[in-house]
Amino acid sequence: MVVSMKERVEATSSASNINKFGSEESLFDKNFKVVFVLGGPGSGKGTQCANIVKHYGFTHLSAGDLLREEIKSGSKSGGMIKNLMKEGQIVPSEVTVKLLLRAMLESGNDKFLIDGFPRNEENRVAFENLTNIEPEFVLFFDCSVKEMERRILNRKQGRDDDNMETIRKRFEVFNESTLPVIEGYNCKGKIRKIDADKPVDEVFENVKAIFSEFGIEEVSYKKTNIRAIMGFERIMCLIKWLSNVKKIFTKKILRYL
Ligand SMILES: Nc1ncnc2c1ncn2[C@@H]1O[C@H](COP(=O)(O)OP(=O)(O)O)[C@@H](O)[C@H]1O
Ligand SMILES: O=c1ccn([C@@H]2O[C@H](COP(=O)(O)OP(=O)(O)O)[C@@H](O)[C@H]2O)c(=O)[nH]1
Repeated sequence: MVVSMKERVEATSSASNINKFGSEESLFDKNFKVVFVLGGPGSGKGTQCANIVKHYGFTHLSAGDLLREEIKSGSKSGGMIKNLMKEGQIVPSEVTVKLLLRAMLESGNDKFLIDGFPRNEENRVAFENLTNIEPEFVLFFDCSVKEMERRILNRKQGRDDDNMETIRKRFEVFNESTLPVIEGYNCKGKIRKIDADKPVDEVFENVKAIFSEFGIEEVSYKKTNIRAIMGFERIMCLIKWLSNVKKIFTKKILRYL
């Protein structure tokens, strides 16, 4: 059975029909490359992901950003997500995984940096069951609490959860729920721990060494940037549009000749 991209995206709209294509045809390409990016709140995950996108052509999917967009979109689950995030709690897996899968399928890319996820064992199992994807490796940005606190309080992005009371709860949730996931991946030899207390450039040098260990090469800056910003399908759409515009102009010019 050949399943179109549109059908695949539509299938992610309900957790119950996510596997409607059966086990023969997974929704996901087995060749998808996924790197999970974990670390405490404010450890620098988003900052380093932006660098990785520029150099390696991965699509950056921040689970937190996707949840914030879902709140803004005015969706049914927006209120529930907002309350949980304000309390520093983890949003149910079915919501987060659905947003991630949809973003993966819509991106047109096959290399993903999934930032701030899986945050607990339930997240990890839900993602693996639906995609059959195991991460290539897991980057763990290890940062001191004092430095993470300092960074979050200076971040000033107007986030509801960047206040002292919620920050404390987020640290607790990280220790109780996310560290066990990191330990589990460590047992499988998948964790690559990085000292995230260091300045941004030094941290990125260490990130690069890990990508190189996995044979992932840097790609041209222009190519990565355009693909990361636009996605493959949007580029194809733009090319079609430009060729139509060209046809119209050619016709007009021919009329004057
Ligand atoms: N290595 C670093 N040294 C100093 N500040 C940093 C470093 N990495 C990130 N920051 C700053 O700390 C804040 C939190 O970083 P961010 O990437 O948003 O963290 P996270 O995604 O893990 O919550 C941002 O304001 C960012 O500019
Ligand atoms: O997979 C995820 C990722 C994020 N969150 C929620 O989003 C908040 C912010 O997460 P983000 O990764 O954006 O920021 P961080 O806390 O790492 O700075 C978390 O505290 C959770 O409430 C969640 O529930 N599941």
